[in-house]
Amino acid sequence: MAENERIPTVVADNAHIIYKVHSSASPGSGSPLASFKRMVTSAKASNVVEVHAVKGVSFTAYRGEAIGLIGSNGSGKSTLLRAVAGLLPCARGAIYAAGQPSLLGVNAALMNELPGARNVELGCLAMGMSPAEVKEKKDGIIEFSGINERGDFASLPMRTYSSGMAARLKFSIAAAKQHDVLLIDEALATGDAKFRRRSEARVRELRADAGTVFLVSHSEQSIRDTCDRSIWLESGEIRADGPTDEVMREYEAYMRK
Ligand SMILES: Nc1ncnc2c1ncn2[C@@H]1O[C@H](COP(=O)(O)OP(=O)(O)OP(=O)(O)O)[C@@H](O)[C@H]1O
Repeated sequence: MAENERIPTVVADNAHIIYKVHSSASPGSGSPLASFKRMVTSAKASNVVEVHAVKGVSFTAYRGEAIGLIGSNGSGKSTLLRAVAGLLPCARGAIYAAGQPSLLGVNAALMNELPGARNVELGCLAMGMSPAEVKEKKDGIIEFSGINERGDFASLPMRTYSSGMAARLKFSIAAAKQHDVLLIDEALATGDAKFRRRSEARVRELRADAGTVFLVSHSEQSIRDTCDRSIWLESGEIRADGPTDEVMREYEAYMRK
């Protein structure tokens, strides 16, 4: 492990992420076609507002680390995670990642009309598993998700699931594979206490198997239980980066003010 500890998996080098938002007019009244035309015309003529969500962020994540991303609402945590996943470009600077990071919940594009069990198969195939591997893992994934605890939900379409059940299934699919870099956005907070314990244990396993895990959560407990390092973002900038205990103390003191 000592050898593995210093192998970089994600490097952010002065990364800036900027959203460009059209400040277009509302659709207004009239026929749907007229409203749509008005929106397209006004969007073309509108001002583009820039939201500078991540400002000059630099860090290096190493293999074997689980890193918590904390910060108040709108501080840029999800944006940074999406950029690490390669879903958002950097306006300046860069983010380099080893392999293809997997953003839990986004990569698993589940189909609402299909049963959970079929989604497990498709999700696993999409992550690059062979059909034989999918067959071997499918039942374990459904069991881990716990969606069948109150009936045979795995054979029902996903649209009949609560948002918590869907999130649990997505987590279970994603966590069935060893990832170089696994990005988790609030997923652990969606399940009940029992599922949370199971998923936290799985995150620890994934980490022990030498991946890097990033966890965005407002649950202090999840971060403390899962991550030994934390990065605190505020207004898109890094305020602290270090051992979770220390960073959490600073963050809590800031929040109390
Ligand atoms: N798709 C988008 N288009 C424009 N601005 C966005 C978009 N998504 C986020 N933002 C803005 O970027 C900033 C950072 O948002 P982000 O969702 O990354 O914060 P967060 O720390 O994850 O927040 P929360 O804790 O509330 O989930 C905010 O100012 C937000 O309004």
